[in-house]
Amino acid sequence: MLEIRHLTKRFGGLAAVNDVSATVERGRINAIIGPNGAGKTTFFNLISGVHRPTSGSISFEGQDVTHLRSDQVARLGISRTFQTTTLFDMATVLDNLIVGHRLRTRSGLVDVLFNSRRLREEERTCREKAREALDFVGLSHIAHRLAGDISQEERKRVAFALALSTDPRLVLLDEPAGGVNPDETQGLADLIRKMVASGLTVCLIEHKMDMIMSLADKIMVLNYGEKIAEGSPAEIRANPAVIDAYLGSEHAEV
Ligand SMILES: Nc1ncnc2c1ncn2[C@@H]1O[C@H](COP(=O)(O)OP(=O)(O)OP(=O)(O)O)[C@@H](O)[C@H]1O
Repeated sequence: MLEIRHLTKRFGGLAAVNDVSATVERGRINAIIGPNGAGKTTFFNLISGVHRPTSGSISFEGQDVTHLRSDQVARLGISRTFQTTTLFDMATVLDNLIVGHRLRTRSGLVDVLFNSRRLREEERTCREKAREALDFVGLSHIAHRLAGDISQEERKRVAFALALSTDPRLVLLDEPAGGVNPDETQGLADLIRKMVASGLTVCLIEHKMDMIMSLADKIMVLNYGEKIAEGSPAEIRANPAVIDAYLGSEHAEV
């Protein structure tokens, strides 16, 4: 579904992503792990058009998307969540979804704010999509609550709903279970399984090893920007290079 070839991103002298080639397989849960600063978020930023690669290529369903902007990538069917979801706290959850949908699919805020005629025409479809996405993530009951009043776990679900509202085929989840308790982590893992069961492909970054090991079909490991291993959870767990990369870092156990 997604083919990445020799992808490199340099920030000055630092290669945050260094010559990484990988594939994201359709209909599966593809995970990316690695110590802090390994280049995982940068990798997502490259795929989703937030950063331009220094070199290398990205192809999505046979189409070259290497140099597209994030709104163009979103319209082609790749959406993402961020480690931290910024919501308008004084607006309702539903209104956040409606605005978030537009910010993701238009080229800029000016376009969102001043293209009011088109916005009105699209309003109904957009509202329906937002409601569908809220229903899917199990948050219909809080559609009219202020975003500032919802829990961290509900914010995570809103992030999923934002990603789903653009009708993606591939969803990139950046630490979907960051900052939530073990029960809530389980609930979010179930939601990710439900996404795949409904036909989506998922690629996720996560530090919670228990979750990754039970959820992922395939894992890629980054360390200092380089891919050091790729395989099933069992293969990754037994890989000496992976164990070395994690020793001495904050993650004692793989
Ligand atoms: N916009 C940027 N400008 C300069 N350096 C950056 C930028 N974004 C990331 N980096 C650097 O690139 C390296 C990889 O960072 P990245 O955030 O991709 O790692 P990560 O694996 O996602 O880390 P974490 O697990 O802590 O989120 C780090 O050394 C980081 O400081």
